[in-house]
Amino acid sequence: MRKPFVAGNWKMHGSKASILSLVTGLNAKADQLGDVDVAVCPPAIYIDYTKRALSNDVIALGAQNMAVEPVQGAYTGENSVEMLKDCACDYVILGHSERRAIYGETDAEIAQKVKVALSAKVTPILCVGETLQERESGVMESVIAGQLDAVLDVVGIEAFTDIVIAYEPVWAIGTGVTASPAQAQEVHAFIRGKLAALNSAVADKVIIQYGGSVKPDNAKELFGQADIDGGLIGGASLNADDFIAICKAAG
Ligand SMILES: O=C[C@H](O)COP(=O)(O)O
Repeated sequence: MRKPFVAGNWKMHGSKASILSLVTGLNAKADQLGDVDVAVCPPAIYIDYTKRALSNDVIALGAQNMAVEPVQGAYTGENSVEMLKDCACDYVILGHSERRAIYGETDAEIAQKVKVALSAKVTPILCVGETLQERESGVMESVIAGQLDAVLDVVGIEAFTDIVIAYEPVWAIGTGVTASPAQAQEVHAFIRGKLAALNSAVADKVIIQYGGSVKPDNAKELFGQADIDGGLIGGASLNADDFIAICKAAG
């Protein structure tokens, strides 16, 4: 039985004032969270501030990205995995579609980042997903398979026991258009099946989150699907009541 996992990706949102307000709201309701793992992923500059504001031990921390270089050095503007650990991050989102599309991150670079995170025992939340054009032109499965294969080639199937996968159809991110529970389940089953072909025990264990316009009113049905083990939440994670409601829907 897989324990659901919900993570809030705050993206490039917030200020000290708004984060204090958000975290105060999360602290107030943290005891209502059920049997679900929960994390929030603030902008890097606010990770430590968020850590200090969190007064519960059930909400973990994650980062939204990290350097591919494994050790610190002359890499202006980057944050190493050890720095993330030093700031209490248990997770790091890697390969988010915004990093792929806006900043040109490649499958190969993302795979190296996954390897670096794993070697430091920080859990990667590996994002995969297709654009609308890829879905409509019938290459959705090969796109997602390619994104997974790039990582499998570098770290191997056994490493996926320590990797969280987030399936995020690009067309559903921040658009208010959610994949239907059936559409999402179909892709989650494809991902799990692909891993199962390599190692069924690993595939049974791996957490596969859904991300893309998850809200309190659609979370329960999405999370009720057999292969959906929680969510990676963008916009709705910026509202404490909404985020807690989504987490409760997974628990
Ligand atoms: O990382 C989170 C996803 O990109 C989903 O964002 P969203 O919930 O705002 O659609």
